[in-house]
Amino acid sequence: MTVLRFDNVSKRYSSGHEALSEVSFEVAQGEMLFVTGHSGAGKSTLLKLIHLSERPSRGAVVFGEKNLLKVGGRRIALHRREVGVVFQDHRLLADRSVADNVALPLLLRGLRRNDIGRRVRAALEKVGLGARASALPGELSAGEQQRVGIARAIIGEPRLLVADEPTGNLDPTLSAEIMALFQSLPERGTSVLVASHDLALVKRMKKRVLVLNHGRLVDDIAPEDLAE
Ligand SMILES: Nc1ncnc2c1ncn2[C@@H]1O[C@H](COP(=O)(O)OP(=O)(O)OP(=O)(O)O)[C@@H](O)[C@H]1O
Repeated sequence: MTVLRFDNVSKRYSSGHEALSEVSFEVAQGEMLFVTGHSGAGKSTLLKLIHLSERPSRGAVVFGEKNLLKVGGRRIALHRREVGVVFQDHRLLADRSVADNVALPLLLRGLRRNDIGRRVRAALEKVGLGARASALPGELSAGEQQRVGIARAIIGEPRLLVADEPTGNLDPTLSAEIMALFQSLPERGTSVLVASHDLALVKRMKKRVLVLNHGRLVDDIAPEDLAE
């Protein structure tokens, strides 16, 4: 089953710059893949079209059965429940505890406190932070903060998890650990799309790789075709 389809998608910003040009690809349910390319190649733009921070200028982004062009108003928030997002700078609330940060998506949905507490504990256990629930983000290392961001992104059990340079601030060992988390964490059936300019790290993951160059999709490499 296909979770996400880009159908000849182009994105021109109001500055006139075309960040994506006629990009087409599909992501299957449960698939993990990477998008890579030079700085400015269009990776962040591609992810923004998926969580509706931007709209395409031409072409269609289809999520499940929905053409995202037709998703507006209150349905944008409903769509975002189905897409978990991890940012490079994790965007945690500095004055709220780790547990509160992870709980946020469920609080916004109006879940009961008991359910939220149980799910937060489970998510923090999964990312290895069960003991740090009451800490403030500033008391954690960069790698731990990124783990909190991941817990927050998966707690709503999204159909698709997208991450924009999630290892950008981390050393190579921590980067590999975070990538391994992406591979192991999501519930079965969740697809994972990670943008990273770190080609060496991406290749080591042995997953499908989309390569952007100046907004064009120039390669779609199957895991078995990745050179060492
Ligand atoms: N809001 C915007 N308005 C105008 N141009 C933009 C905007 N956002 C991005 N761009 C331009 O679009 C191009 C693609 O940007 P994008 O952020 O998608 O690239 P990227 O591959 O994620 O780069 P990086 O690895 O440096 O984050 C760049 O040339 C960028 O300057």
